[in-house]
Amino acid sequence: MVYETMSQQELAFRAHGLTKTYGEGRSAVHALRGVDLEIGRGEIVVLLGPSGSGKSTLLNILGGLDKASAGEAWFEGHCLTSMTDRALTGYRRNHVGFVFQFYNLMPSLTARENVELVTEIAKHPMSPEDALHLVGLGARLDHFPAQLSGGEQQRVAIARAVAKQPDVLFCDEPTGALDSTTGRAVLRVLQDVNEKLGTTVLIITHAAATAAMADRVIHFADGAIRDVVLNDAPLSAEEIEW
Ligand SMILES: Nc1ncnc2c1ncn2[C@@H]1O[C@H](COP(=O)(O)OP(=O)(O)OP(=O)(O)O)[C@@H](O)[C@H]1O
Repeated sequence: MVYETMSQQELAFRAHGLTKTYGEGRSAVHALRGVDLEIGRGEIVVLLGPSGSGKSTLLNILGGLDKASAGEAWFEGHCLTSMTDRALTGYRRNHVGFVFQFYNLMPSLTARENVELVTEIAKHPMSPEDALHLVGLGARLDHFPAQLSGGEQQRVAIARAVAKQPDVLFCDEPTGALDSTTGRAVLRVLQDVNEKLGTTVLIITHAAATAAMADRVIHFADGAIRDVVLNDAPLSAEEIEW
């Protein structure tokens, strides 16, 4: 794919000069130092880089969880960096799903009920059953988190995130707490979501091998993009050498 010719319609995200500074003066932390990027609709994007290089900061701004100090970020035709708080809440609710390292499931609710928490307030949800089938947990609908393995709990968290049929799925260290076999199964589910629903998927990871399944790999260092690598032949999750 040649991204220089990517039209506005093909872009999920575009950022220009995106800057984030925490604090002021001598104690200021420059988390993002003018990031320019383009991400195509339906891509799987992997963000790699050392701890503290700004990956989560970028993801939080693109996900509408945090605000930039300067610069612009666009989601499709919408300028995220000039949105009101209310508009950002609507953006998060209707367009975005999040998956974090720790699954944040309600321990007193079953897998189905954890997903229902989202489907009850979403505009165009799929059923909790369909979402759990999609992640391979159709036979575990009525199990509580404590009755599920770590990888299965993460799959419930993915089902919860995709049940509202978001355009974008943001994943911050989704396999960080998992062994390699279980981690691969979780990546397989992210690939399935991307293939079956066309969801754009952004994954932050320290597991560099994950880059092999990405369409685009963004290397971060010290608050800036050091390199972007386009992958013509992404591997399936099962083929990744961990
Ligand atoms: N709320 C905050 N207040 C002050 N500094 C912050 C805040 N959030 C992040 N930072 C700082 O911004 C820089 C970038 O952090 P960020 O979490 O984006 O990095 P990261 O690449 O995601 O790191 P990791 O891989 O360890 O999660 C770090 O120096 C961090 O300490």
